[in-house]
Amino acid sequence: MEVGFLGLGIMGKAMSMNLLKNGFKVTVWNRTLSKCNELVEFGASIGETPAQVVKKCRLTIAMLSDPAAALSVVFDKDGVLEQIGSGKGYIDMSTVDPETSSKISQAITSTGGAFLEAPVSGSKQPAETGQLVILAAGDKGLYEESIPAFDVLGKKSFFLGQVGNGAKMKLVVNMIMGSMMNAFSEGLVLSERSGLNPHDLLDVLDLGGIANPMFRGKGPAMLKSNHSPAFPLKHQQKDMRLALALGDENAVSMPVAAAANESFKKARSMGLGDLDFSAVYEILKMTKD
Ligand SMILES: NC(=O)C1=CN([C@@H]2O[C@H](COP(=O)(O)OP(=O)(O)OC[C@H]3O[C@@H](n4cnc5c(N)ncnc54)[C@H](OP(=O)(O)O)[C@@H]3O)[C@@H](O)[C@H]2O)C=CC1
Ligand SMILES: O=CC(=O)O
Repeated sequence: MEVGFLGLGIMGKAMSMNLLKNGFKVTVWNRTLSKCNELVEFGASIGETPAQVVKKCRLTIAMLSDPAAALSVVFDKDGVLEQIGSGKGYIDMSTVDPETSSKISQAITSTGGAFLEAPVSGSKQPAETGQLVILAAGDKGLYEESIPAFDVLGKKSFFLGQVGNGAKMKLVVNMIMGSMMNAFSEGLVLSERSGLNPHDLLDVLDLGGIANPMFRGKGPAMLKSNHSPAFPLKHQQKDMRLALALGDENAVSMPVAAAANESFKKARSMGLGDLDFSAVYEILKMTKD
């Protein structure tokens, strides 16, 4: 099966590599084209523009940073819209808001092309090992056609109905995750300041009812101030912002998420946006009596 892949950041690189390793023919494009070279060593072809990739491939997947990037790759010159049409499918796996996804969907489907949004839950390591959770919505036929690729990329895929539902599900999940990261960071700081050993806190947490892979995976590195990026903080803050907007639209009060968003914004303003979202711990650590 031949697929196109647009966007070779942390996630896109791991996902396209996985497709290659599992026998897919992959044509890649990235805004910074030099990032394609590593994939070429593993058998990928390069498309010089998104339009060229779509022209060549029946299915094209995108994994881009945010709504502005997702829109640009579709609507700008040499973009997806120039070549998409009947018999072709476009699957956007970026985390964006439902409005962005709907705008892309309308443009693609008006050409006769098929559209699926399919954001993912799971970070760099699950992307590398094909253990993502795929939250698809949109064209059911395209979803079914994409299952061989989703089976390589993920451990489970959900079809959630109409376009927008995948984006909403992803934003709800990441709103919870961002709030949890803030509570966890506050707990680490509180344990240390109150004279406890924060490593003991990690052990206690891991044996109780709120044990989870995020605390277990990130806790030890956080205590060493190692925030090497798996999920960049700037993207987590984007997700909080988009989730809060969804809360506004639906009149849902979210004071916990709003406070977490403020911490992520502060961390971004201090230049921590490219580090892992666990770096929010550093700004909570800075607060003193
Ligand atoms: N990292 C993670 O753990 C997870 C991330 N996500 C989501 O997946 C998406 C990608 O994340 P991740 O790989 O971490 O992000 P990265 O920041 O590592 O990569 C972003 C990608 O988007 C491209 N890009 C940015 N702006 C533009 C633009 N204007 N036009 C074209 N391309 C652009 C970048 O190109 P260039 O190389 O040229 O900068 C790069 O390929 C995001 O929506 C994120 O929220 C979802 C689940 C987990
Ligand atoms: O979006 C990030 C993730 O870990 O999921």
